[in-house]
Amino acid sequence: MLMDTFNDKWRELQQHSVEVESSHLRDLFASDPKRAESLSLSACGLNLDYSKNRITAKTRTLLMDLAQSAQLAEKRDAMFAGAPINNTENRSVLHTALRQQDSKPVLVDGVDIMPQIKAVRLKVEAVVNQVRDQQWLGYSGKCITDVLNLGIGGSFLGPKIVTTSLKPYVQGGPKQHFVANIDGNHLHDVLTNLNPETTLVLIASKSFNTQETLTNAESTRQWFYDYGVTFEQLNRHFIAISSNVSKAVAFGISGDNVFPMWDWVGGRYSLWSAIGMPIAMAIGNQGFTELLKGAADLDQHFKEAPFEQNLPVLMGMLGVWNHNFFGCQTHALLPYSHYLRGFPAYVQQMDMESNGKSCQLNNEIVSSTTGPVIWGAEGTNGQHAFHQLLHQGTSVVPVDFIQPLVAEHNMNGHQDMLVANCFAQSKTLMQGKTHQQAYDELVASGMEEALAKVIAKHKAMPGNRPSNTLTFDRLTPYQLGTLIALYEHKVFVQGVIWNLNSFDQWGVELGKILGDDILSRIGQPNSTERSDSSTELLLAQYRDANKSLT
Ligand SMILES: O=P(O)(O)OC[C@H]1O[C@H](O)[C@H](O)[C@@H](O)[C@@H]1O
Repeated sequence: MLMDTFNDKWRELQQHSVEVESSHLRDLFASDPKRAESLSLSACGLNLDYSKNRITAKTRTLLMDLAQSAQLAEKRDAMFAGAPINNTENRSVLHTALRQQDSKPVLVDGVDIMPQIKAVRLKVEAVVNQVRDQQWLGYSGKCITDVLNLGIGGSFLGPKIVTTSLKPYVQGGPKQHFVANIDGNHLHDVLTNLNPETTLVLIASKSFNTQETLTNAESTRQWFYDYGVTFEQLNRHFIAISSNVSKAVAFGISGDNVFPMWDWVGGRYSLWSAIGMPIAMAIGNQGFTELLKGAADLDQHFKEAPFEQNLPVLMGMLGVWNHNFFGCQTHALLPYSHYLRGFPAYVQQMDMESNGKSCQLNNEIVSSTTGPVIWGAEGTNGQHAFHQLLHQGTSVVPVDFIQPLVAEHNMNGHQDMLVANCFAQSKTLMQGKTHQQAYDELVASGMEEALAKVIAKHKAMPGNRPSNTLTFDRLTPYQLGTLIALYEHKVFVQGVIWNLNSFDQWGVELGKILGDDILSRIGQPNSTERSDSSTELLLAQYRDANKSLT
């Protein structure tokens, strides 16, 4: 990073933010009827309207200069070329290779990884076809009707949200079930409705070491045993996707049924690998290929488009602008699409696990804040819940509205209303309502002037609240691929600006270790070992509540 230039650009943006702060979005729109034209762009079927951000053309230039000075282009190219940019684990970051459309070599330690990717993809396709064509038979000769997917975090969210999002394309395959949580209620409820003879279990765990996934897998294996299935017969019912092949084999899954993944794919970027098998089982290989194609096209766009016309660069830099220069600590994703209802949770993991960090690549602690809290829910539900705070609360929350334009149903009038609500929310956030406007309306409705003055204070809304609106025609596999890759690269862009390694997750580790410690203490009330008093109190409550059961 060209530190001096970067710091100069950062300071320039700070000064500029003071200028921008004095103008209201309402006035910026009024003074330039073509504002939306100049602050919007389309690529890969995605349309981004970013005109409702507190920016001017100068802001955009300064933000792009900042990106340049952070060597974004060089760092992006290094990622695509397989440089070990995950520095704390000395790993390349190559989820992009998983969706690369040609066989151009991608080297990791001098070895071209494209042939391995292709081989695993063909193997996935073969199994998917067997299962969907009802040729994969369970131990008793019946075909597979249900697939139970066990995995958590990156080995769960991607396949789950993609299959949910592409519901209209889910046809012809077995029913998909996902269990991630260690809470036995979930596994219990799902298993209750399944038949071991017709159930295929996919264990998705990059490490094959994750407590939740392994415990759920062991309990499921026991469920098969309890039904009378033998160890040898399990092979018709268990598949693993893991980079820890030997551990998966030790669990009892034959080598043939273990689909490898690689340490150059981060869990939260892994749906493009064999981890995406449930997606292909649900929508078919052709649909999965289109999903990859969409992501690959967005990769190409990210690599080639000039910064000012580059979707992930713009979205990333606007996020930096809102977060670092206007102090917005959270960022909401509001898909106006029932099928995309899981998307905020998916991006939440991708973004917060990637950039929720404070130690820089140069091993120094950051001096600016990083990683806003990502949250959100489907519209219009949120309007009747938390939008009140978006409109009148004291925290300014930048929003990404996400709107598929064409409905996947023929319910009369619904789509018009959905879209109208989406567009109205961003307009309201942008323009707000002045005290005078509120007062005039109240007086016009017959309210006495003194009272109107008071009530108008409650009805006034500041407006000037930033949002992006992302639209696209239809939520197809291809389009969803572009959308996911857009957010992946947005996160990358921000990681570059904050000088972070976006691809490790050390913060998750300590919780796992302490979780194991406490687990071992549950059954040892008389241990001389003592934890902090709060943990001891909670453990005592837990033991007490379960005493009558033992
Ligand atoms: O795929 P696994 O190795 O089972 O890991 C599952 C998940 O666990 C961890 O806690 C990480 O924070 C996630 O990034 C990962 O996706």
